[in-house]
Amino acid sequence: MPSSQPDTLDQLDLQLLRLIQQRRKHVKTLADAQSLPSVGQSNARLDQLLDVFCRDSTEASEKKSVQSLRQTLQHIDSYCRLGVGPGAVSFLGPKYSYSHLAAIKYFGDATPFAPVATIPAVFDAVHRGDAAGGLVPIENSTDGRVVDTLGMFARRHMQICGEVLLPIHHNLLASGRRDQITEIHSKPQALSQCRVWLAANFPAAALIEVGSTTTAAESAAQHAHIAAVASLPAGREYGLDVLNQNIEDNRENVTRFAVLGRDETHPTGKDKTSLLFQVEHQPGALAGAMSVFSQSQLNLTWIESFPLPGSRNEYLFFVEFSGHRGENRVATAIDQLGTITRRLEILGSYPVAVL
Ligand SMILES: O=C(O)C(=O)C[C@]1(C(=O)O)C=C[C@@H](O)C=C1
Repeated sequence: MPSSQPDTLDQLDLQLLRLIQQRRKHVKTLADAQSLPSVGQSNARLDQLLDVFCRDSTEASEKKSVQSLRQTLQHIDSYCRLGVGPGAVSFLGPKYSYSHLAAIKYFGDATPFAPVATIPAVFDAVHRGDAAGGLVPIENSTDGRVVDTLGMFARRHMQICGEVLLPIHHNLLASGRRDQITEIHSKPQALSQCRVWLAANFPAAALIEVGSTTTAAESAAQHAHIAAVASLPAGREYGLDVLNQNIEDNRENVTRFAVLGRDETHPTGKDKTSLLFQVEHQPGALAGAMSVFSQSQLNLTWIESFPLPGSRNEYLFFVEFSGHRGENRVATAIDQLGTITRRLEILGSYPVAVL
């Protein structure tokens, strides 16, 4: 209890609270003047501030401390934005799915979140304007591309305004005993990321694919014979026991999420651009498109081919490279690409995520 003679800790906390209130008022003023930076721009700004801060402070420079300072500032920012934007953010739920954890990492935990049941439903919510933004898994370091997400980009034009990198540590969660487990439920991507561990430790269990890792946790809470592969916070939410922790086959298991939304993203100096294109079905067409990147000295960070929905032997190519579409050499390369491709969509230019 704070006493009538506040000690130093109370005084500092009161100062912090007053500063946060002051910051919230300032955010409102910026929003009223239509000059509030987007969450993505604000995150990039926080990274720059933290770089400067860590250069001056030896205590804060440890990677873990930087991450928790960054997360604290982001939570404060999301609190300050309450009521002024960005509005609800949609993702594959229920709560405590990895998509939810990634959304908290990017938007801060005071953001109004709107979980939905499928990845296509995230695209629909953003497209219809029911959600101001969305967040979808796009690729995983162990398992590769997330097909549902690429399929939706192929079908519907959607802007990417940011990305999140989230280390993924899976857990085997259950309400029953280990010897009762006959089924292990999870999203196909999560089961695949633990394939070797599951085969070695539960060779007789049936692997059941469900809509998300937290849907699996819900089932595990209702049935003693079902275990779920899901996050620790999902296990806490459903009161499950942790039978095994960190069961992913690859210790460096990381999923990259795309942030969907209409936020404008100005160049920050550390940006990337995502686009998709389709070339004519003729010899050398893909090589021609790729030579545009090499001639413009654009460093590709991702390339993925994806069957064009509704066709045979035709592919879309998803490409990401360093640079912002506001830079001349990027704009020129995109113009050139436009002249030699059958379809070209610029999904977005946005700040590169830090792990
Ligand atoms: O099911 C979840 O928890 C999700 O957020 C989806 C998803 C995915 O499909 O890649 C996200 C991250 C992990 O790679 C596993 C599952």
